[in-house]
Amino acid sequence: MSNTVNNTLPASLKLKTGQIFHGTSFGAPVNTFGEAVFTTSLVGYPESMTDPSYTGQILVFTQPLIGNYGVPGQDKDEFGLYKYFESDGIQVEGIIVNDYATEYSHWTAVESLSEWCIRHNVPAISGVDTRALTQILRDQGSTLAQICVGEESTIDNISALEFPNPNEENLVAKVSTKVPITYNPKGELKIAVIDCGVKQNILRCLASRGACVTVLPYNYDFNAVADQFDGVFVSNGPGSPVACVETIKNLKAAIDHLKKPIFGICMGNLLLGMAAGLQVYKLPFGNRGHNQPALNVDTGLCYITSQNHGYALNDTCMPKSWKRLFVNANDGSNEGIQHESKPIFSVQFHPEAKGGPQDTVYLFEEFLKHVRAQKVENEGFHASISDLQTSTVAAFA
Ligand SMILES: NC(=O)CC[C@H](N)C(=O)O
Repeated sequence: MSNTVNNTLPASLKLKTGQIFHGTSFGAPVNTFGEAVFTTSLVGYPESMTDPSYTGQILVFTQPLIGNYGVPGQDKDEFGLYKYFESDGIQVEGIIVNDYATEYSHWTAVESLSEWCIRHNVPAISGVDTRALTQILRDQGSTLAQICVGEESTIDNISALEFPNPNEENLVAKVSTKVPITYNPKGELKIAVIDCGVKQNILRCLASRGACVTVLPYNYDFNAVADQFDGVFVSNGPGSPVACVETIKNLKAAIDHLKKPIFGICMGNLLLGMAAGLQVYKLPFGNRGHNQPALNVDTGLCYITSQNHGYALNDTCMPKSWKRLFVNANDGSNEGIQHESKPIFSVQFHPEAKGGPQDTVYLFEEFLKHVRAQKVENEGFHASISDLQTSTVAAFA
């Protein structure tokens, strides 16, 4: 199908550190700012761009040709989750590509990448030397930046520009659900999802394996409604984990007293790690792509994983009762932790993929296996006290 790029405005990416890249706008004619980061993923721009973890970021694709399979529609699956997107809209602040495909073709496509960006008021620039730009972002680290569209983009002066840092905001609060929402209500295992910006495919990975999934606001006191669920999942999410003070506090209490399995992904790994007593630090340029090697320190098996994170746990000194689960085989950064005696674990990579390889999707089964076993054990205990007391528990909400 042919594309409808009638937008030939000049546009530029201005880095706080002074470098400026000029190109042509193929998105919305608006200016924006964010943290410029790069991803090495070859495909999956609709999934990445709708992933709430990218809120506050300007995404640079190292894959030169972008847009050639268009953008799919908002179809939903049997659970009411978006089939092709990871949330209900574009989450990145803007995108930078080398070569925007002026024609697209795919059986799921309903519009071009340009049309989609314009509809969502998101700027996009093509014609940028993304190889040179990525080298800068790799050498100096992820950098605050502005996208300018129109005549002012041609002015090569950044001294008057402001570069607000999105990581100083609580970005999780922006994207987390405001009210509890349940998917697959008939599911046999009840999972409370702490929503820091959860991807749709994470919910699908749980629901399609028999879980009833209740998505809760990131700061919800889930320990107070512990009788309502069998396990806890802590999601991915944007920005710095340091902003999620209440989540860390709730997780700390859960680690000590909850007696229910906990599984975390990406932001979930950072928050669980902080609750366990670890510190986080910012990686120079992060790990974003679909080909990141994560080594299981117990088995020595290395998995190719999907990743997009800028922070990592400092695991050089593990707290008592905790051990490393995975490490990154490229840079040695932490890729997961595990409690030594309780069914509590988390990973820095994305086992749900979307996009990316599904080699680690088995972790959802591992988690639900623990949830099932613990439920049986806990119910045995409840049965023995049920003669003595009738428990009334408030529903979520
Ligand atoms: N995908 C995620 O959950 C990212 C976590 C966090 N915002 C980071 O950049 O490290």
